[in-house]
Amino acid sequence: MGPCAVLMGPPGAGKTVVGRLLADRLDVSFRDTDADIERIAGKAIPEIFTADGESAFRALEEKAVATALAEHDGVLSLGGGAVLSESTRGRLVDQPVVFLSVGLTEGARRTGLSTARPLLAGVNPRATFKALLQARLPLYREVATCEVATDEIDPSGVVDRVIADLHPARAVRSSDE
Ligand SMILES: Nc1ncnc2c1ncn2[C@@H]1O[C@H](COP(=O)(O)OP(=O)(O)O)[C@@H](O)[C@H]1O
Ligand SMILES: O=C(O)C1=C[C@@H](OP(=O)(O)O)[C@@H](O)[C@H](O)C1
Ligand SMILES: [Mg+2]
Repeated sequence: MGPCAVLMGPPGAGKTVVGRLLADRLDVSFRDTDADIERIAGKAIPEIFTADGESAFRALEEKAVATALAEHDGVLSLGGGAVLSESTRGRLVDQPVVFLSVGLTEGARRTGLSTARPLLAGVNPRATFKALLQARLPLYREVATCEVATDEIDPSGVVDRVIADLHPARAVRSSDE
């Protein structure tokens, strides 16, 4: 059957936080491929990058996304770099894919206090974030069914927009309730 929503977009867009809220709202289960990867690898993402390198992480990620797309029928959140894989982009065709977007300033602010994202842990995280957005925006847009800009909306408001864009019938029903 496949997921009822797949959330993707850059780090800090809110895929994990919004995904969990969206799943609660739709009364379905939530899955995040970053958590799957950590479970399979038996270590945290920064440790995978340090010990095994980014390409090892990307290989685990490609498999984790393929498995989750085949198994999961709730809300699925991907890591921000999952779309770098051409085969993953192919698997996302015909899926209900939501691109959660965030601008440079807000994305850098949201990710700035965390050490959980090794790609943004360098000396100039804002410049890294800028380059990452430039490289990935076309890929996010290539696979997106709809796009929700998150900069000026809180996570609960983002869930409202996602439901309205992806599940219009459900949005009408819940506003009648
Ligand atoms: N719409 C939003 N408004 C304000 N803060 C947000 C929003 N979405 C996410 N955040 C915050 O940004 C940080 C990153 O969120 P997270 O869900 O981990 O992003 P992602 O999984 O896309 O990297 C968290 O601290 C989260 O609370
Ligand atoms: O953008 C990326 O390449 C990454 C994003 C992270 O997930 P979030 O987008 O959920 O932060 C995580 O998969 C890893 O640190 C790599
Ligand atoms: Mg996340």
